[in-house]
Amino acid sequence: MEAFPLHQIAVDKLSVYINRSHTFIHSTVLICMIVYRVSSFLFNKDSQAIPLIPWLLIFSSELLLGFIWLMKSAYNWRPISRSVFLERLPPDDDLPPIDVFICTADPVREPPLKVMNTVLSSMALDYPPGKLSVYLSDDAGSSLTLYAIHEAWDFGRLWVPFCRKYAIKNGCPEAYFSTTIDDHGNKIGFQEEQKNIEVEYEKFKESLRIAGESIGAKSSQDHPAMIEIIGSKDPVIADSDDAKMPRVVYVSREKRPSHPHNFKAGSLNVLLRVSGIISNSPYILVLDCDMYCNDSTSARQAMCFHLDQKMCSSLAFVQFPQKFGNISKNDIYDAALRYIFVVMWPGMDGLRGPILSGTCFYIKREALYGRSREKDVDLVQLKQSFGPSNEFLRSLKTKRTSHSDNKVVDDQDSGTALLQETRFVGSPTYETNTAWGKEIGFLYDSVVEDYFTGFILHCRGWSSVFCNPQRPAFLGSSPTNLSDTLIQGTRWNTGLLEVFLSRFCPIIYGLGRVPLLDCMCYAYFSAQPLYCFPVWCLAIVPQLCLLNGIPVYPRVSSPWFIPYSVAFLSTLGIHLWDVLRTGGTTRIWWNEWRVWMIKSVTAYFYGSLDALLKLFGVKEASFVPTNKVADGEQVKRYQLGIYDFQASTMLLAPLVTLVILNMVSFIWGIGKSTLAGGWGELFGQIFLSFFILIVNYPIIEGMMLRKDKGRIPPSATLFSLACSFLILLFGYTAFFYRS
Ligand SMILES: O=c1ccn([C@@H]2O[C@H](COP(=O)(O)OP(=O)(O)O[C@H]3O[C@H](CO)[C@@H](O)[C@H](O)[C@H]3O)[C@@H](O)[C@H]2O)c(=O)[nH]1
Ligand SMILES: [Mn+2]
Repeated sequence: MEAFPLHQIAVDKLSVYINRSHTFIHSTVLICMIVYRVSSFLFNKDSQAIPLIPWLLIFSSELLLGFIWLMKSAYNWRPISRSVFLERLPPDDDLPPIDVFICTADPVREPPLKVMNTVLSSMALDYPPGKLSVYLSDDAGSSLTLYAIHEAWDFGRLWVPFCRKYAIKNGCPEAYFSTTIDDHGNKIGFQEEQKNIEVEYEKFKESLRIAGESIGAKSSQDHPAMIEIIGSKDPVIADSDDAKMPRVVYVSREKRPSHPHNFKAGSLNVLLRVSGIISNSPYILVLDCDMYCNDSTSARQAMCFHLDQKMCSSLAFVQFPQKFGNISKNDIYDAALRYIFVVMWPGMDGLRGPILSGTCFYIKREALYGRSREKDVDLVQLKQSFGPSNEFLRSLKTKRTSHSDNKVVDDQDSGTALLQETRFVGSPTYETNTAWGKEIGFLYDSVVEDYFTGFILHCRGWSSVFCNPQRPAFLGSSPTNLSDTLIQGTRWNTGLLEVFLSRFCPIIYGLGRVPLLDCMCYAYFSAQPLYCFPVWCLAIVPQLCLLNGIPVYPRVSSPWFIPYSVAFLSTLGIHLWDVLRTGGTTRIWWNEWRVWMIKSVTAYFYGSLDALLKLFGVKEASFVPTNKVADGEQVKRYQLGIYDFQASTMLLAPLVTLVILNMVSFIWGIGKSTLAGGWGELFGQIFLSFFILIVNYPIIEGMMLRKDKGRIPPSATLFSLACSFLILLFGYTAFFYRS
């Protein structure tokens, strides 16, 4: 007899219809545009023809935009949504154990209180506590974080039972006490208990604050491995409360300046090995320290897919969206990364599944162990791939179903020996000459380890699922100021282009390994940094041509003008449709355009530059964790929808320079066409400048109209003026000067 399914899907039919029509129309006009570009160059011999270099720049920009668009259209092919039936899950005794991995790297940028809230929220997951182990990786080896996790454990002994007793969904104490909308007010004793716990939470916070002052938030890049099972040294280990607590383990891997540590991927791989020895759960939840569990049922939701007999054999991970609690209504920096999680991931979900997104996913341990595991079990080979730890190799073959199977808790002596072994697998030399980071675990070749690892998993035949329930399963905080947003974006784009330029380039490596549409989705994602080229070119070259009276677009009365205007409108239109159908507003749509342009000339540009420098060995890999401490004033401006331009000149200069150039060309174009005529010929270029200016209006405002602290600093404006002047001069002499 067929059991009831644990989940179901719904295909968004209207979107499928609209999206595919768009793809058809848009590709037709793109072909027309290419024909026009080529023929106008070959056959237009009059004095106004575009000189070769500008023509090449414009044509290659248009081709590149077309290529990126084509890859992107794969996301629109078959968007779906899913729902789960929690009540159909097997009884608790039959649920598989889960390990939770949380990473932190810097007690200053990532305050321990915040990290502990993530730890506590995952301890409070609605899952049999005997089947839950929480591992915190502390890359900073900070005594403050170690102290904090001990305190968190003590507080957790009150918090976790409280959450379980009243079925509290939001397991993050900080968020819980600042909202308290969970309604359990009628249950007898609830309010009193809640008040008591709030007092205890305040004490916990105070103890961290005092420790912060006395211990200090120091990071160390040179320290031995330090692994501790929290609470197990407690003399009352056997008391009944602890039996209801999940296991909590603090892991600070060994770090030496002489050995590369491979950032977050390196940490996660140490956690894989350490947890393999300690709990070895078949499923793993990965969380960044800035993301807490906002719905304690997420583990059960994920199990609705992992335990589905039909899909489980190929399912590698269940990805939840990254959602953020600090997003304002207008979200001027697109901090929510809205488009990714409401349009692209549901689109990929209708194919082989979404891209691994770094955090908020439940992954099958087996999927991370690579192909090497499937081979006939030859101990020598296994050692070569997985490293020399016998204890870890043994874990590859054993299956544990709950904590009670575990030696660490049962037996003091072998417990000590096991901890010794975990330190061994936590050393930087353990991975030397093994397949860790190359084939096994999270992969090292890119700083966007998530994207790259997910891609390789899909290439190996695994699939994934996007689970996006009404109530956000996880909530985090996203950078809400221009500087942090762009610095983070630069890192991502470095990593993405790295993959694009490597032998794993999705269009080459992915072909034949994943279905074509999935291949296109992956290609689009890693090709995104390339947007910087067409955006830079199209914000400079047509403008320089305009200033020299050279038309680059067909005149308004020509039939060739139609494909250009249709392409423009259909691009704006499909995006508007995507935003509106997913609950967004026109204002958000317009913001997304602006943020895209801003990122194209800064984060995409610097990211590409970084990737190239790395490719040629000029620069080393780096991963600066995003700042998680918000500045009050900046947050206020963000909430009000006012841009904050307190950022380095390096980030501002490209934006301001392009705006100045477009102001010059727009004013010149209008003036010239009014006085001397020629509207029809130059309309395209004048309009382009106009469009760039209205999209980037906040930059004009920040440069010329604002006086507050968040305006564009005059020094950046001056510097950009100089840059624009140079570009004008260069453009005139190089492209157009004819003796
Ligand atoms: O050497 C390091 C650097 C970072 N981290 C941790 O990695 C996580 C992500 O770092 P964060 O600074 O928050 O970067 P984001 O840009 O916000 O992270 C996004 O991008 C990363 C890839 O660049 C992914 O790993 C993340 O999951 C994804 O949320 C944090 O928990 C860090 O503590 C480490 O453990 N070790
Ligand atoms: Mn983050």
